[in-house]
Amino acid sequence: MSQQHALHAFDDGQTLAKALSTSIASKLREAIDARGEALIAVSGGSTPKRLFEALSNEALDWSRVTVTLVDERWVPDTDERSNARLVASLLLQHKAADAEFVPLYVETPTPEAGIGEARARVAAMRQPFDVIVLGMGPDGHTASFFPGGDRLSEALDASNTALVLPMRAPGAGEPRITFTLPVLLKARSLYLHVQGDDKRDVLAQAEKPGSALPVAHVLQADRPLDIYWCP
Ligand SMILES: O=C1O[C@H](COP(=O)(O)O)[C@@H](O)[C@H](O)[C@H]1O
Repeated sequence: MSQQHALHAFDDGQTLAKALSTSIASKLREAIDARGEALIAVSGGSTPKRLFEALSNEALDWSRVTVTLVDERWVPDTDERSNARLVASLLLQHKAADAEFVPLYVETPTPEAGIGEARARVAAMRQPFDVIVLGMGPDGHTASFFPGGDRLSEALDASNTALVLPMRAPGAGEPRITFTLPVLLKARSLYLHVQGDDKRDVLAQAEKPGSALPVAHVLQADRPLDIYWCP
């Protein structure tokens, strides 16, 4: 493991969620104190559910917080697969009800058609993000950097100035939109939230030099990364 990485291992998802939400909340408070506002981009999928519930109960000035997603499935927020729907139902409630949410999904038939609007929305947010929370799929994808993705090399290109890209991949289900790697790596605080023994094995594979797994580009990046893991 890189010397800039810290692995925080917990016995269960509830304990992890509380510890991670405490850490994220302190970064958001620091950002509000320093700059008057805080920006956080979170992941979707199944892993962050308990985290979102815990974070929604953190005491801070949520009216100064903007929340967005690192990636989105190209479905409306009425669809069960929508990451925005997950955020709306589990994070933007309780104390966090006053946060502003910026969706990546645009009501166009394809991400390619909506990418201009999505880019404008992300560009309107002050960069770098204060906090980015990544997840990881069992295939080693993070954000929507899927193995075999049609724009994977573009998304992973360190010199790419695009903030978001469309992405299609065999394992992705629906078309996607995703932040690019440079946006992720510029975050003031970067977390990787992973649950399961199977995924710990994937992490170990991704740590190996020359790994082709997309998440390796985050794990092997020369910057601090906090990995939160539980079985
Ligand atoms: O499709 C996605 O999958 C990953 C991992 O999800 P999980 O269900 O295995 O936790 C997630 O990080 C990403 O945001 C999401 O769009």
